[in-house]
Amino acid sequence: MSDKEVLVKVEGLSKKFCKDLRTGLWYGVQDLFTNFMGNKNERTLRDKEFWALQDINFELKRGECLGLIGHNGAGKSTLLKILNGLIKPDAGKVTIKGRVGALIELGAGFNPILTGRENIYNNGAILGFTREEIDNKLDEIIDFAEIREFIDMPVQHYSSGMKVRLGFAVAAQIQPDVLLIDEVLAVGDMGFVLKCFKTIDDILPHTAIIFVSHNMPMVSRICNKLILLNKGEMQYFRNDVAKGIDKYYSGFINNFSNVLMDEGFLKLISIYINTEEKNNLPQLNWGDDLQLILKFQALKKILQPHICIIIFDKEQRPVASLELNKKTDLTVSSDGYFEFKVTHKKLQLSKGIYSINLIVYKDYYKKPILRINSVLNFQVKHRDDIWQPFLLSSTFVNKFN
Ligand SMILES: Nc1ncnc2c1ncn2[C@@H]1O[C@H](COP(=O)(O)OP(=O)(O)OP(=O)(O)O)[C@@H](O)[C@H]1O
Repeated sequence: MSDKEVLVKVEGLSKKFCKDLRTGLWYGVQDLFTNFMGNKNERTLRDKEFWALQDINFELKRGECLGLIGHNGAGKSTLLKILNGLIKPDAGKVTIKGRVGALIELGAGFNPILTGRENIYNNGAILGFTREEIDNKLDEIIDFAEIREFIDMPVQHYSSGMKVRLGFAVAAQIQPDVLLIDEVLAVGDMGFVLKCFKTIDDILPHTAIIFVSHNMPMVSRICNKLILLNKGEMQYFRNDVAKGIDKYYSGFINNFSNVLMDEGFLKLISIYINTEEKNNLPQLNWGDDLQLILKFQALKKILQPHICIIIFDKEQRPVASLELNKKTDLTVSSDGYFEFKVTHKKLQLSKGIYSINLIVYKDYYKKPILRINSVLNFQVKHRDDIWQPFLLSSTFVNKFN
């Protein structure tokens, strides 16, 4: 088989479900009858039906790892289940060449009352391996999963992490041509996840991988192709993984600020970013100065407030903080109002949407008196899509002494 051979081909794939179980069962009976009469009307929706997937088309070659992302209910797992032959599409065609390894639902594919060892033989047999072939791979699988101590225990007593270890070990060690992985890696510990990354890197040149995840750093670490599903439709399908991830993130803007603590000392009157554009989401170009204006009203006497502004990225990781870290004598108006202008020069946060949490301490780092999460969002614009939190300005010199 040539290395650039197409291993997965999906053409015009659609799948509909019914929102109501009883009606769905009734439609199922009707479909059996009409299919038998050769009179399919799979492209129309009946009452209470909806498209979980609609007109999905893509190809995947050996050496390609496709990330499948989208909001909850977008259709990712349904697509994976169709590819694995667990459910049938209503329209369209799937062509897969070679052996398929799948790690789809935690514990799926395992018989809970059989031991880990027995399940390895079971799964191997389903994938077409002889007993002798499995004997030869058994030690490798057990060592990879790092569960030798528990290999003769029934799988129903395994922890979630142990199940995923065993599942990944079987799926990866059978040297599949196509490997399907659903969210499950999320339950593995860091050590195991790193091992999985390494295995995926090792097998990728000979395999086509489809990886479903909500963990964008993982997707961008592993995948070289991306589909963004939106309500069952392909909203994005390209090799530019970072661009697709950016598109995915732009669907989430947290507009709900939360007052987590208010001791009644201070009222936040306003907070805004000083930009030319006065729309709902303040926008800055990468490299611009970030300038925040905060206005408070003191309700009780405070001498030296310590203000802390924490910036969170699209993954809700705290990436930076701006702090008023010296003792400040406040200038307060007669009616208790005071303002701060906070400036950070030449912002080097990478492209994307950020949110700000605000914490005010009564005295220098002593007692928090006001804490508001997601008090403000802003967007940094740049030509390049990257997912790391910072794009640092740098110079690359070709010839130097
Ligand atoms: N067997 C089923 N019967 C009826 N509806 C179903 C069935 N399986 C899935 N669905 C529906 O199909 C849609 C797509 O579900 P799917 O599990 O594929 O989404 P997903 O993108 O994997 O979501 P998540 O990120 O939450 O795992 C959802 O609206 C879901 O409720």
